[in-house]
Amino acid sequence: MFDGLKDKLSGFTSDVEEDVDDDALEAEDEPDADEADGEAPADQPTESEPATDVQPSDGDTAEPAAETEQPQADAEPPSADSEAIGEPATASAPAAEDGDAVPDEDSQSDDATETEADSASEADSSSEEGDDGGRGLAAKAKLMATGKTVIEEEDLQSHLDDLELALLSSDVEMSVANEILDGVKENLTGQTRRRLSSTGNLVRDALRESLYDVINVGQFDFDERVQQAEKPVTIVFTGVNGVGKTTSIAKLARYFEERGLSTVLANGDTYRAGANEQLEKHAENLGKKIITHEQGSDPTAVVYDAVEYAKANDIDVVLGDTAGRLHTSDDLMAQLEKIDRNIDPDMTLFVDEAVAGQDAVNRAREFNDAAEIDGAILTKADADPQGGAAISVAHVTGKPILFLGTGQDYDDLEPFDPEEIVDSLIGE
Ligand SMILES: Nc1nc2c(ncn2[C@@H]2O[C@H](COP(=O)(O)OP(=O)(O)OP(=O)(O)O)[C@@H](O)[C@H]2O)c(=O)[nH]1
Repeated sequence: MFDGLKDKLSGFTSDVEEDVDDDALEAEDEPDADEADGEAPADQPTESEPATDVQPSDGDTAEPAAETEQPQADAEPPSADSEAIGEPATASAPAAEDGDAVPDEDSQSDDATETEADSASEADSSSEEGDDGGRGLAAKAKLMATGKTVIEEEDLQSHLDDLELALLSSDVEMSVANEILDGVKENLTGQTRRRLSSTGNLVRDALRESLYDVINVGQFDFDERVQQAEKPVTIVFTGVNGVGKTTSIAKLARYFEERGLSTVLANGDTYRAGANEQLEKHAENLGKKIITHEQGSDPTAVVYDAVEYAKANDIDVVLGDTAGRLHTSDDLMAQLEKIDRNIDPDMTLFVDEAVAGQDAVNRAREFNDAAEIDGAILTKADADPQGGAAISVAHVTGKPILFLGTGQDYDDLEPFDPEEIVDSLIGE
């Protein structure tokens, strides 16, 4: 699911990381003007102020004596997902693992830098080349010793252009792509890479936050809303033909059953020949009651009868199918309005297929404008490498995606969890 998009996001992260770290290494290699003059930089220990933090005799002495001030970035504990990149450096800075006693970058002596680099190059010679995606352990250790690198906007711009292309080619809607780019830029520009964290982690975190912000729009707890609503809860499903509406209704009947809620199905698709048989088949497979009227009758009457049946038989949820339609089909949209007026369903859910990408996003917007929806189900996510619809629908409609269809079986329905989706796209 969404593998193409995952690859593109991962490409963005590694490209930014490589560039920013290259710049940091180059800067590190350039002789400092002060050093060239034979003067120690103001924040480096002088001969009369030997650094005491190079080889702490025990954990308590890890706090550098020569410096009492910690820059803000260093004061934060390393993020939980710090890469193994920290290992060589921690060998000579044991207190760093505590997160609160990381030696100040500015107080690192050259000795400390050499010690870290030396131990890393030893490790390097005994480890396989290229296991870190190209940068040797020695270079990594040097980056760690460099401490912090400010990520400048100009470092980012060409990568942001690439990211924009990657998002658009994955069918992410234009305004959503722009929102993500703005978020990434804002989160990353001026960022400092903390010791024991990698540039890659910073980029991933920035991307994670921006994606989450657009995906999470309008989210509510579907189970809780159903549990708390007065019974029977009526849910009506809309969308175009053939996207998996009927199958999703059947999957939801199974979903509710697993949560101890009973359902009755109502076939409000009185337009299409064969629609009754299709839903009847699902009802039979699942052992559910179904209410149907003959083809051409009023869909509102079918849903009304199902609600009456549910009231009379203590059924918790009414699931009402409707005919597939375009938002421009005036007659069919008028039917939806009539259901709305007369039944006042608890929720109207828009169903479309993730594989339709931009088309699904546009339809979601148009349906929501024509007859307000409460949320969406995206089917066929199992067959969608792009993920554009999954990322865009909530932001464009202001209504959440509630479920993903992930296959053709009744159990192939997953609650849409924005955090899980973002983690699976970016990596935890
Ligand atoms: N791979 C996959 N196929 C799905 C999924 N959901 C539905 N399908 C398949 O999509 C096809 C169409 O599903 P239907 O439920 O008939 O679609 P519909 O929107 O009700 O169609 P109409 O009643 O014709 O409007 C069927 O073959 C389903 O098995 C899904 O999540 N993944």
